[in-house]
Amino acid sequence: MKSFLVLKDFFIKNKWKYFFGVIWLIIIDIVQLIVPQILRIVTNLLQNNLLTFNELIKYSLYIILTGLIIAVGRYYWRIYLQGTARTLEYYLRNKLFRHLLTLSTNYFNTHKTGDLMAHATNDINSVRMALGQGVVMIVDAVFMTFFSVIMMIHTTNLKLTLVAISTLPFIAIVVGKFGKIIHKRFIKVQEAFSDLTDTAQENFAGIRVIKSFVQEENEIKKFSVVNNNNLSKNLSLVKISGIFHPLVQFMSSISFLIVLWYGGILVIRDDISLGDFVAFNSYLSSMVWPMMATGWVINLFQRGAASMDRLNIIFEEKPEITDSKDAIDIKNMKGEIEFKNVSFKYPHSENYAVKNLNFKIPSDHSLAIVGRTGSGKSTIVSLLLRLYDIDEGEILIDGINIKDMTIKSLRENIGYVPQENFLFSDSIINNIAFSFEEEEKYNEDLIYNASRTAEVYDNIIEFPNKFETVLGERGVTLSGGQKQRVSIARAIIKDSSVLILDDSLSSVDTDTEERILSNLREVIKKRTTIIISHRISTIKDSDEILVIDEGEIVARGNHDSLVKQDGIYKDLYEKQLLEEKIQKN
Ligand SMILES: Nc1ncnc2c1ncn2[C@@H]1O[C@H](COP(=O)(O)OP(=O)(O)OP(=O)(O)O)[C@@H](O)[C@H]1O
Repeated sequence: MKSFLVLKDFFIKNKWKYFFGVIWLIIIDIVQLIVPQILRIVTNLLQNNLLTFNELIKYSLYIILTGLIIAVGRYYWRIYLQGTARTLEYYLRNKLFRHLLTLSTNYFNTHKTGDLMAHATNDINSVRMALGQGVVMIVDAVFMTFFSVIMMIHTTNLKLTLVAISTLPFIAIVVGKFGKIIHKRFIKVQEAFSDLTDTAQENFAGIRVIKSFVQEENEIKKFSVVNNNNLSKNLSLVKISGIFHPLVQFMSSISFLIVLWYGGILVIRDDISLGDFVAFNSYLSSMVWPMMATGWVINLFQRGAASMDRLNIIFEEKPEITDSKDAIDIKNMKGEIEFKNVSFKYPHSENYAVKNLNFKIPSDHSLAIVGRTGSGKSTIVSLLLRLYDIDEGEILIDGINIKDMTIKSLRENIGYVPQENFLFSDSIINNIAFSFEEEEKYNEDLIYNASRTAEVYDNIIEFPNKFETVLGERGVTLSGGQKQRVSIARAIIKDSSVLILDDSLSSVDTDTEERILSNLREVIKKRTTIIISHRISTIKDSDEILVIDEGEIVARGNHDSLVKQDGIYKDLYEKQLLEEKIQKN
C-alpha cells in the first residue's frame, strides 16, 4: 500500500466517487441475495401446489424489479469506480509526462525511449487495473462472501454451509497460482508482439536501404522468425488458459456435487424444503465468482504495486539542472557572452569534452567555431544553454553567471538551431511558430519573413497546402536542406539577443548557403551569433573564429589571420578550395 502513497492527493480529491461506487456495489450485492429468496418461495409454493396466477405475477415483478435495480447499480458503480480508475490513468499519465519533461537532457541519454513508453503504458495500466477492477473485486468478494454465507446458514444449516464451501478456498488458491503463470505468459505475448511491430516498423522506415541492398528475402526470413516467436508465445498462453477455465469449473462443480448429495438427503429427510435447496444452490453459485476474484485481486494488487514502485523511481528522479534559489529573470539580455576557464566532462565520462575555454563575445558580434568532428563544438553550445552544467569555470552573459539566471529566461533569450533538425509531425506554420505559446496571437507576416530569411519560403508555397502542410507520417517529407531551413526560421522568429547555428547549413548547397548568409547578415548585426560549421565559407566573415581540437582552443583570430597560420584552419581552407576547384572543372 505504501507504493500508492504518491496518489494520496488523487484519492482525497476523489474520495466521494469511491464511496458512492462502493455503496452501489454493496446495494447490488444485497439485491442479488434477494433473488434466491424469491426462487425459494416460488419453489415451495410450486411444490405444495399453492402458486396462484397473481402470486406468479407478483414474484415475476419482484424479479424484474431486482433486475432493474442491479442494472442501474451496475451502471453507477462502473461510472464511479471504473470511471475514476480511468481518471486516475489520465492523472498519472499527465503527472508522468510533466515530470519527465522537467528532467535534464542527460536522463534521456541514459534511459531508452522504449522503456519510458512501457512505463507510460503497461505500468500505468496495471495501476489502473489494481485501483479500479481490484477495488471492485475486493469489495464484491468480501461482501458477497459474507452475505452469502449468512444467507446459506439462515436458509439451511451451518453444517451444510461448511461442507459446501469447504472446497471454495481452493478455487482462490488455484486462480492465484494460475493467475501468476497466465500473467507471465501474457507479458511474453506482449513482448513478442512488440518485437513484431518494431521489426515491421523498422523495415518500413528503412525500406530504401533494404531495397537498395536487395535484402527483401533476408528481411522476410527475419520477420518470419519474429512472427513465429509471437505464435508460439500465444499458443503457450492458449494452453494454460485452456487448462485454467475447465479446472475452476470442475472445482466449483465438486461443491455442487456435495450439496446435491448432502442437501438432497436433507430434502428427502424433510429437514429442509425444496425451496431451501434451490436457494442454497443459488447462493453457492454466487460465491464462486468472489472466490475467483480473491485469487485475481491478489495478483492485480501485486502487479499494480510493482508497477507503482517502478513509476515512483521515475517520480523520485530529480532534475540535475535547476534554478538556484535566488535565480533572476533576465528580461532584456544584451548578449555579451564570456567563457572563463570552462572545463567539462560528460557524466560517466573520463575525458574532458572541453577544457580550459576562455573567450568573450561582445554583444551583437559573431563568433564562429570550427574543428574536426568530435572536437567539442556542440558541447560548448550545450553548456551555454545549460543542457549540462559545467564542472569548472564560469559562463557569463552580460556579466551574470548563467547559473544565477532562471533557466527559462536564459533559454528564452537564445535562438538555437540544433545540429539534428528535429521537426514535429505538425503543420509547417506550427513548427516555425513553436516558440509562441499556443494561445499567443502572432502575426503571420513574422512567419513569412522568417521563412524568407531562411530561404525556405519559395519551397513552402509550392506545397499544395503551403504553410498548413503537415510534416511527418502521412504528411509531406522535407529534404534535409529544407528541414534545416525550417529550423533556422523557427530560431530567428524568436528575435532573441543570442542566435546559435550549430552546423545548420551543412545540407544546403553553397549557392543557397550564400543567399541565407546574406539574408542573415541583417539579423546577425542585431544580435550575438555563434556559428558552428565544418565549411569555411559559412564562417569566414565572422568577427572571431575559434579553432577547437580535442576540446581546447588551438587557434583564434579572423579568417585572414588564420589562413596565414599553419594549422587545422589553413588545412581545412585549402582542402575546401581544392574541392571547389574540382567541382567547377
Ligand atoms: N551525451 C554525451 N555523453 C558522453 N559523451 C558525449 C556526449 N555528447 C558528446 N560526447 C562526446 O564529447 C565529445 C565532443 O562532442 P561534440 O558533440 O561536442 O563534438 P562536435 O565537435 O560538435 O562534433 P561534430 O562536428 O561531429 O558535431 C565527443 O568525443 C563525443 O563523443
